[in-house]
Amino acid sequence: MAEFVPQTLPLQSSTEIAPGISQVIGRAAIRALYGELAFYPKPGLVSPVDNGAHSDMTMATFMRSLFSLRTYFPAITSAGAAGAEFPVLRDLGIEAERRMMAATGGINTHRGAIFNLGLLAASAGRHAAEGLRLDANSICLAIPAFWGRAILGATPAQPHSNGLKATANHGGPGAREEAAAGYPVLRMVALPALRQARTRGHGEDACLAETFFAILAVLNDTNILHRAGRDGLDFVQRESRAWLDRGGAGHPSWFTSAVRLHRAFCDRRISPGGAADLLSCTLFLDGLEALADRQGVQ
Ligand SMILES: CC(C)(COP(=O)(O)OP(=O)(O)OC[C@H]1O[C@@H](n2cnc3c(N)ncnc32)[C@H](O[C@H]2O[C@H](COP(=O)(O)OP(=O)(O)OP(=O)(O)O)[C@@H](O)[C@H]2O)[C@@H]1O)[C@@H](O)C(=O)NCCC(=O)NCCS
Ligand SMILES: Nc1ncnc2[nH]cnc12
Repeated sequence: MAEFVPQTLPLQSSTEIAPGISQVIGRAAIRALYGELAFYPKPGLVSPVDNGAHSDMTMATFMRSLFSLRTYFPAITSAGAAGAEFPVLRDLGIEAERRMMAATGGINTHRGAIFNLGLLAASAGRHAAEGLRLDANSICLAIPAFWGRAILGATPAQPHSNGLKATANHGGPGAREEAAAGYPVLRMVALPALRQARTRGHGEDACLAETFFAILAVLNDTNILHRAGRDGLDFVQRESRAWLDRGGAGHPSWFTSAVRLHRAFCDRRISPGGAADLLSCTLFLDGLEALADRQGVQ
């Protein structure tokens, strides 16, 4: 993905938005997380069908986690709307992580989502406050403009995180770098894949599969690197590209071949948690645009 150097824009004086809009944006975030969780087959991940490559989490663990996050997304949306600097968002994120860990008994279900979806919600709040349309590209690109340098410069909350170890050992961007680049994978790969699949008239699960494999084919997912190393990531990207090249969601046996890959990922203990988060982010941005079109929410 193309490199993007963040330019910090001055934050305008704070603007309030109606609390209702924060609730609407917050609900869209939870709906997107649920949409990701409920979707099957997504190779290696937890779904209503099975626990994927995990022995420590189930669908119920994720539901408890989701419940713990329901006040976080409206709060970070309002903070974004009020022109908050990054440290304010970070404190909200750290508090949300604490609540998530308490709800799951110490299992990390949604740390990446708290970060990625949290930043997107804050940016959406900022758009709403400024009367701007909730346009997906613009919401992504505002993140480096408002908070890019601070995201890259912040002292890591977990200095020995799996993500930091993975990027130190194998290179490539992690969650921070994706955010500070304005989420090129969302703008250039995931959202176009979702829209094209819908235009072709596939069912919703097939559209999600097409989007998920498109993300898997390009993302430097630090969860995969952490558990399966560079060979594991190469395997995931190669197999995902092959699934798409065979016709993706348009192939008559798209479902069976996706289930076969699910088993192959599970056998290798591969869990693409970063790709799962970016699928949620795609659903969130798509949902906001649909809302803006339907209800005239700017
Ligand atoms: C900046 C942070 C996100 C920390 O990031 P870091 O890279 O240091 O570390 P991680 O703790 O590994 O968290 C990063 C999570 O981001 C997701 N992710 C992975 N790759 C990418 C990518 N290329 N782009 C975007 N996002 C990505 C992923 O989240 C999912 O995985 C989580 C499960 O992970 P893990 O515990 O490693 O799981 P297991 O495989 O089960 O581990 P083992 O059992 O094998 O040990 C799950 O949560 C998914 O959501 C990465 O894990 C951020 O945490 C941070 O700084 N927080 C402070 C608050 C803050 O700054 N907030 C800002 C405002 S919102
Ligand atoms: N459905 C899922 N399974 C495992 N890890 C995840 N991280 C985010 N969503 C996930």
